[in-house]
Amino acid sequence: MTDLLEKPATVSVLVPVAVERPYTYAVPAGMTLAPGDVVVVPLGPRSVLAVVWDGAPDSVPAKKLRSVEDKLDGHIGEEMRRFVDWLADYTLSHRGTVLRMVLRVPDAFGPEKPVMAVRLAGAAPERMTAARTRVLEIAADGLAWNKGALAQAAGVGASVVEGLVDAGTLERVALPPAPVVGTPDPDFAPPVLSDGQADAAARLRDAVAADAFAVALVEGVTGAGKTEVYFEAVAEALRRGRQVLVLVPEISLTTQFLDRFEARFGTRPAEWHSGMTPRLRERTWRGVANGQVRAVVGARSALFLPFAEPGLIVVDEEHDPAYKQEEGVIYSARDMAVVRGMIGGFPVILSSATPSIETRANAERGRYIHVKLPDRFGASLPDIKAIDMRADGAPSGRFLSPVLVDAIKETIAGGEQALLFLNRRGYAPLTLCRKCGFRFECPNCSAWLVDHRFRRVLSCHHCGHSIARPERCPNCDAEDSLVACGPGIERIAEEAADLFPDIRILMLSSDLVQSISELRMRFSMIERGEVDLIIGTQLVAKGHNFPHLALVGVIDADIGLATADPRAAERTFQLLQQVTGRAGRQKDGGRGLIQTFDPDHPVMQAIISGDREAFYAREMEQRERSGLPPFGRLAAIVVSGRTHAEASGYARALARAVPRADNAHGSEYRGADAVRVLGPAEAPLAVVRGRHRFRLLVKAPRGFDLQGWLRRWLARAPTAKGGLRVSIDVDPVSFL
Ligand SMILES: Nc1ncnc2c1ncn2[C@@H]1O[C@H](COP(=O)(O)OP(=O)(O)OP(=O)(O)O)[C@@H](O)[C@H]1O
Ligand SMILES: [Zn+2]
Repeated sequence: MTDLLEKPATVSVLVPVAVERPYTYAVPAGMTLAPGDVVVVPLGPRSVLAVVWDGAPDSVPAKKLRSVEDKLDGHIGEEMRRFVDWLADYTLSHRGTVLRMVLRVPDAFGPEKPVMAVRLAGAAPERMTAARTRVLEIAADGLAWNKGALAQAAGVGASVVEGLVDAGTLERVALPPAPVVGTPDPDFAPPVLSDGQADAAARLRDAVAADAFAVALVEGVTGAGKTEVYFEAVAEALRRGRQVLVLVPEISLTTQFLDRFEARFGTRPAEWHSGMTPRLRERTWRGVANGQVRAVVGARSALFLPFAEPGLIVVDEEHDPAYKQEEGVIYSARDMAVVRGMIGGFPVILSSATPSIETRANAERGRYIHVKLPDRFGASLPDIKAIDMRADGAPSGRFLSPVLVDAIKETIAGGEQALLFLNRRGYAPLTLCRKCGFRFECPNCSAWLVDHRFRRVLSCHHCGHSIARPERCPNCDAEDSLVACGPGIERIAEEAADLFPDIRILMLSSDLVQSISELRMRFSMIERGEVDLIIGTQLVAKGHNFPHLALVGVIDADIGLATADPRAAERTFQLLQQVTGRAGRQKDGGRGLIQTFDPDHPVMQAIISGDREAFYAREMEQRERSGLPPFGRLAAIVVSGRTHAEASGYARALARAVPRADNAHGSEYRGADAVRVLGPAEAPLAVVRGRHRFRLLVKAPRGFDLQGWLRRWLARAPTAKGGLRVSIDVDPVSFL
């Protein structure tokens, strides 16, 4: 008996900080706790939200044991807990840090706040005014009115309504809040599908009906109607009483998506992204958890929503690098969506006109269901041509070749839109002094300062450091000697305004818009045909459906090919195919013109000829030959420190601690199968925000337990002390 008193009941609790294992807490008398319960626990001097985790608690001396403070409404289900464990394990992150992504909505765990309203309760007050009479006339319906809405309907100020409440004529009532979104109707407005689309839709519906984990790749040319087709799978999941998540890479893409969803299902889906108000986040989180919200469209963080009855995840534009989170927990939302489906036992659909090599390989090997849509719906694919800049280049100091200029003129004269694409923000990527050669460089990063004429600053794209553009050279004091080198979209816009003074030009890049709503407004201007020429960065290259757009010009198609990135060819192919794919979607005769200094490059050839299969075959073969993903595994380790010496010293110590890489039979991998560590080498972006960076790259065979080996390695390495930081990127996408 005394024994029992001395040893209170304990639980495992995972706290949302950088810890690997759950901590042990005492359960206060009268409280019952089960895995998944959301609790408040003391942690150091603070109290934090945390989750009761699975597994027996470690034993802790009674003296050190602290007690759970409170149990809240929330619950994190079994599947979500497995997902947190899995993701932490795969990315070598702390489990607590991954849990923090689930708990980012603190207000969602308290009791839900009701909405306050007023309604008619007593006799009219003694002192009546015209304003009060109007309010009472409306409130005579006996319904509960939102105060603001009642005042507005009566055309009076809020104080008039307040006064009637004080007089006892109106009473306050608490209402349950209205649902975040309506319930989508799977049969609201089904489209008439083409034969090819109908076959594709049937295969996806079957996958949903099978009610088991499977991955399907929907691969169709741009404008094939992939959205229309995967909507049929969404409908099937909804019919079966399951919730649906659609991930999109770019939140600005959601406007069109929301409208299309509403047209198909009669109501909008819930949204999930960083631009939402805290209140809406809280309400959406709850709605997803209690099942009121049936469909969500969101950015990668939506993967951490606590779906009550998930039945399908769609990853739209699955090839998009924006799915990779590069900071904090480094993970690929595309890959983790597949994991989430595996854990939950439901299908996942990946959709793209230009699938990643990894996904294509999985489809070719038969691990994924491969659904193809080879034709555009209602229009032909655009006609793509290269402009050889060596022969037909722009006049000196200009960037638009005469061929492209003529095509733009012709297009706009015909009442259609043109788009110029350049993946570079600002006016010019480099500013230098003509007299002394001085170049403006960021003091914190190894990067040039980018001239942003619109905002009148020179600014660093890595740390945000900005200075006003000076009149004189800071080095030699020469006046009017600073020259801009190379183009950014602002410079292209300047040239276009000069060439076509009478047209409506719209520039679009992330730094030129203040908010998501402003961005959405600009996209709808394009859709409505209120601009003639759009000049934009990759923001305009993704998934948009611009009905009036007939011509796409690519300014510098070679930009991405010169990098050391093993995915350079794949990326360039995807970007060029996607951006030219915006042309001629509603009507035949769309055109793409690609300015290049290397028209014979296989990527340019694949784009011009439209021979995607040749491109994929060649790229696949090269990857296989060099053992790159998906034929081998990669992990990148970035060591950063406050000084060059600190970072390079530690990176070398890390390299010395590399363990043997044994295969399953206990002997070391050798030859082509050897695990190789490349580096350390100074990173291409050697300094960022004042931190010096070194990279190591691990190349391993496909079946190798990379995570286990990385863990052994890190355990053997000296601890990273002081200003040192080590970040591990499994399946790296960025090589900077
Ligand atoms: N069966 C259909 N009935 C009516 N309209 C359709 C049908 N299929 C496709 N469309 C229309 O064709 C256009 C292109 O479709 P959608 O946006 O789904 O293509 P996509 O394959 O997703 O293209 P991308 O990869 O370029 O984003 C849209 O305007 C869509 O509404
Ligand atoms: Zn910088």
